Amino acid sequence: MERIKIALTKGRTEDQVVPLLEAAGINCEGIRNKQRRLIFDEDPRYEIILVKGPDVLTYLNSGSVQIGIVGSDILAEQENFQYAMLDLNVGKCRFVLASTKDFNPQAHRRKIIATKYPNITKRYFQGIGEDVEIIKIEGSVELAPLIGLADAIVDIVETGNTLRENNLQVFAKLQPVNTKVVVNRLALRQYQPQIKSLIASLAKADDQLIQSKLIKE
Ligand SMILES: Nc1ncnc2c1ncn2[C@@H]1O[C@H](COP(=O)(O)OP(=O)(O)OP(=O)(O)O)[C@@H](O)[C@H]1O
Ligand SMILES: O=P(O)(O)OC[C@H]1O[C@H](OP(=O)(O)OP(=O)(O)O)[C@H](O)[C@@H]1O
Repeated sequence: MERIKIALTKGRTEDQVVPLLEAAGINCEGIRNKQRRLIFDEDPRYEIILVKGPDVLTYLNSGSVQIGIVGSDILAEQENFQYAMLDLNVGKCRFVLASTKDFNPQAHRRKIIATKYPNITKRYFQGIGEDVEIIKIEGSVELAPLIGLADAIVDIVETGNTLRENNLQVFAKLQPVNTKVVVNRLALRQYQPQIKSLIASLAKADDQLIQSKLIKE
């Protein structure tokens, strides 16, 4: 049987999803012990590749992989409406508008907003009928209002530690974010039994994880 190819977002998503893949019975020994390797085929049913989030969608769109595991932030930013088959209870965080305490969201002048997510930011401000200037930056977004690059930021918050440690506050809550399992539609038709069985085992593993978290709390 042909292997199902899975593109997994490396970094934070990888760290949270590998335990789920293992709980779903997938051998992830290679990923656990990876050094500079990028392709993992320890499990005879799958070939897992590790890529940056936006590239997950590029591989999926091209049909060169059948399944992608990626944050909903990246799906929303790319305006890429791939078929999300499963919502995982990992990678949970939220977009917020944040700034220093003296920021005035009601001020009438045109604000400058720094973000890694210009499309999400544009949609948010369009939704509230406000015209802003958006500056795209690649990381450490919290610096922007502190150093005078922008009036405020749109970024992801999980624990709130990064905002707190940099004396920033939340001024508006935007959409929530979580990790999603997305499937190429054509592949779904072609490999339906295998994909459905993988999704079912992942859903079960994810459910068990959330149950065990609830018990610990
Ligand atoms: N603080 C957070 N808490 C929970 N999930 C997060 C958090 N930050 C990001 N994520 C989720 O994890 C995904 C990967 O984030 P990660 O920080 O590994 O990569 P990145 O910062 O987007 O890229 P880079 O590889 O440049 O660091 C994001 O797309 C998002 O879905
Ligand atoms: O609320 P917290 O738990 O503090 O998490 C929020 C931080 O996590 C993300 O950054 P990341 O670690 O991905 O680094 P980056 O600045 O390089 O994007 C995000 O951009 C925030 O900076």
